[in-house]
Amino acid sequence: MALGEFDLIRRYFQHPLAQPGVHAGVRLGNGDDCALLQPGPGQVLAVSTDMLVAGRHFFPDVAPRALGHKALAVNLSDLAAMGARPLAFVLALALPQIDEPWVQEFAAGLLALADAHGCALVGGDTCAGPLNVCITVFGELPPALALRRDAALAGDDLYVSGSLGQARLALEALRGRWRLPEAALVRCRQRLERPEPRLALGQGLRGLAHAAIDLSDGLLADLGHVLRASGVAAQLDVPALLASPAVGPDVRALALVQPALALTCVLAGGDDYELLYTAPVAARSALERLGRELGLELSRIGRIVAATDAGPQCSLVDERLQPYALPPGVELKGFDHFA
Ligand SMILES: Nc1ncnc2c1ncn2[C@@H]1O[C@H](COP(=O)(O)OP(=O)(O)O)[C@@H](O)[C@H]1O
Ligand SMILES: Cc1ncc(C[n+]2csc(CCOP(=O)(O)OP(=O)(O)O)c2C)c(N)n1
Ligand SMILES: [Mg+2]
Repeated sequence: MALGEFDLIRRYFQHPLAQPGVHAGVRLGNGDDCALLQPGPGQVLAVSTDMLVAGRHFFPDVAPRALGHKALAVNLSDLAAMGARPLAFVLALALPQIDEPWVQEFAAGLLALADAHGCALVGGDTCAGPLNVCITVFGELPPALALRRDAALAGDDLYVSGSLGQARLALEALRGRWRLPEAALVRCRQRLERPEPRLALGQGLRGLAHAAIDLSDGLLADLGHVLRASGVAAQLDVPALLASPAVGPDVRALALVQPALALTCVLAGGDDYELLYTAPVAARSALERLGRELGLELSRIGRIVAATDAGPQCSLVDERLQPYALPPGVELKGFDHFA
């Protein structure tokens, strides 16, 4: 007998973390008309939603365990970028049919990441339709410490965590536009399909960083959101960026044979899920300590400056702050669903 909607939910989406009395932030989990959440004293809720659409955000034949992971990871990445701690999430899922082994794997990837970050699945909606996964996350944080996009100040340093471009490189390879050695493809595909949300970094940046954003659409595009919101401009030190750990070994190897594609991956790659943030110069040593504590590379890649008549723009500069000339063929436009 085929499984019905409610059996499916009971079997795969009852999260032990959401059972009564298990999670301090969850007063009531799923099963009623609403879940009831309780942020800690002095904390407010941080809320964000992101949808993953088959063919648009992922290949329809992607491993279901990876899809479950990524659907939650991209949402937790938004909490990280705000400096919030995860509490709970709801899952809206459209499935073309009930394929139990598929759902079991999907739920395993989803709930493993949820458990790793203490984020309880407290509700959702399940229906038949083209494969689509929409998650809304709820986190908590003291409101005065939120890392807002509009808080960058002229004089701030500009930083990025981890490394950029591997997810885009994997996408280019999977689409047959670039051939990668097998081992490099495995590593880059891991970055595309199983991003790790930088939650510890986001919370560590509270009180140190001014503005932050997570990189989903590409470095320059997402930096643009911060600059517009803050009414400032930026100088991106391209040589510093290219020499930094933000360019990992696989993109560095690509740069030797195809520099324009490597620069596209770094500057406009998309799907990176690293944090971009600004911080005052006085925070440099505290940030170095934080990076060491977390075992995460934090690269200083430029600075925030006052907006000029040209508006809230990012200029690409060399070591002497002169315009940096990119090789022909570099694509700088970030991901836009309708462009
Ligand atoms: N359909 C919508 N209705 C209301 N607000 C939306 C909608 N889509 C996006 N937004 C808001 O617009 C802002 C930018 O969205 P987006 O680029 O998706 O952010 P992110 O990269 O953090 O996911 C966010 O604050 C988001 O909440
Ligand atoms: C099959 C497939 N095609 C394209 C991409 C690349 N891609 C799709 S959406 C996206 C940007 C992030 O998605 P969006 O919906 O803009 O997320 P948000 O900025 O709202 O977090 C990228 C780089 C992909 N990951 N998989
Ligand atoms: Mg979004």
